[in-house]
Amino acid sequence: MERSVTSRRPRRICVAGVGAIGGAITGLLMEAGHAVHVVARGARRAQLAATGLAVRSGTRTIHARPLLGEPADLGVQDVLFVAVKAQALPEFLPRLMPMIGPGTIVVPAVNGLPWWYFQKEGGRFDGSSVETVDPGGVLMRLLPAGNIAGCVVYITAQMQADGAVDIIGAPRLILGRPDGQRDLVIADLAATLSDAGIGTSISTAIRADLWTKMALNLATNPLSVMSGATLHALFHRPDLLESVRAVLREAEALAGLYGVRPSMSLDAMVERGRAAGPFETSMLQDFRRGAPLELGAIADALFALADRMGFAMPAARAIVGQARGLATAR
Ligand SMILES: NC(=O)C1=CN([C@@H]2O[C@H](COP(=O)(O)OP(=O)(O)OC[C@H]3O[C@@H](n4cnc5c(N)ncnc54)[C@H](OP(=O)(O)O)[C@@H]3O)[C@@H](O)[C@H]2O)C=CC1
Ligand SMILES: CC(C)(CO)C(=O)C(=O)O
Repeated sequence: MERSVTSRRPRRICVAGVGAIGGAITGLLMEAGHAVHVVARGARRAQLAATGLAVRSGTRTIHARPLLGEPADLGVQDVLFVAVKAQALPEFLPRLMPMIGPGTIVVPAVNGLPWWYFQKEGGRFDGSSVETVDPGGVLMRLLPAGNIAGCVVYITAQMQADGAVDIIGAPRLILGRPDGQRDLVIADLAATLSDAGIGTSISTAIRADLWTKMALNLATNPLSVMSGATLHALFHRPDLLESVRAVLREAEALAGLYGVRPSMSLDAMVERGRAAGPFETSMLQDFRRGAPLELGAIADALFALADRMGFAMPAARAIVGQARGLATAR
């Protein structure tokens, strides 16, 4: 029987990891009328249970009461957003398996090289895993490509000390299947998100979109730690902009070695960066609060790809080395 468009819209939605990005997605979906389950832990879980979720976007504040649960109790979901720092995935994703059935679409809202990058990639490294993001290839074996919607996060958000999440600017996501197919499930998810105010497009070449974001993150996040600069300053101070450009050039060349042209030209990436406000990157926020830096997925994984090709990346390696040194000395 033909299902109506509305009936295909996801009904069981879960967000695992309710920090800045998970909180933003949860708040906006709940404001649009969706019941959202969340998986949280520790102090964040206690705070959500006690006072709920506050999300500020533009001039409005959304107050929501997401339904807290454990993966084993929540059951199989239609959509599962996973919004943690990349280094949490090897421990976290296996614990989420009770929520993943054959039809579940898993959306990793995570920066850096995704663990599934070489799933259905079709090149000479097809099927290989990258140790820095997926030790032992465990994640690669855990989830078939058919369950995954690759995701590029263009949401700028910050969680405050009281747990409230501030969204800066217009939230946007790009979704795309690892095999490039455009199917009804992903189309309905994109429509659901767009209706909730998260402008979502579907890419049939998600790796090209990923490389744009991976290049931007490699060029800005470690440099923001090294310099203490906001995104605005990174793209406006001539000395910093020169470093940003040098790293973008290296990332663009690396993408080329893997047969991908990033979805944006280098100049377009810089243009985009120049429009950014005085926002601290997620890595600078982590640095300031003494949290681990997400360098494994954002930097080391790309260096691992560079090593496979004998490609040097000196500008990026120097900045990442300094950022890591500062983090160690905190
Ligand atoms: N913030 C931003 O503006 C942007 C962030 N991103 C990317 O989005 C991803 C998520 O970032 P962001 O939301 O900022 O990160 P946060 O650190 O703000 O949030 C991560 C959340 O996940 C929770 N978490 C981690 N491990 C577990 C676990 N095992 N069980 C339950 N909860 C867990 C953390 O809890 P706890 O506090 O207990 O560790 C925290 O609440 C990252 O890859 C980031 O780079 C991308 C674009 C912009
Ligand atoms: C694009 C940028 C730098 C800001 O949203 C980001 O992805 C981050 O802070 O990690």
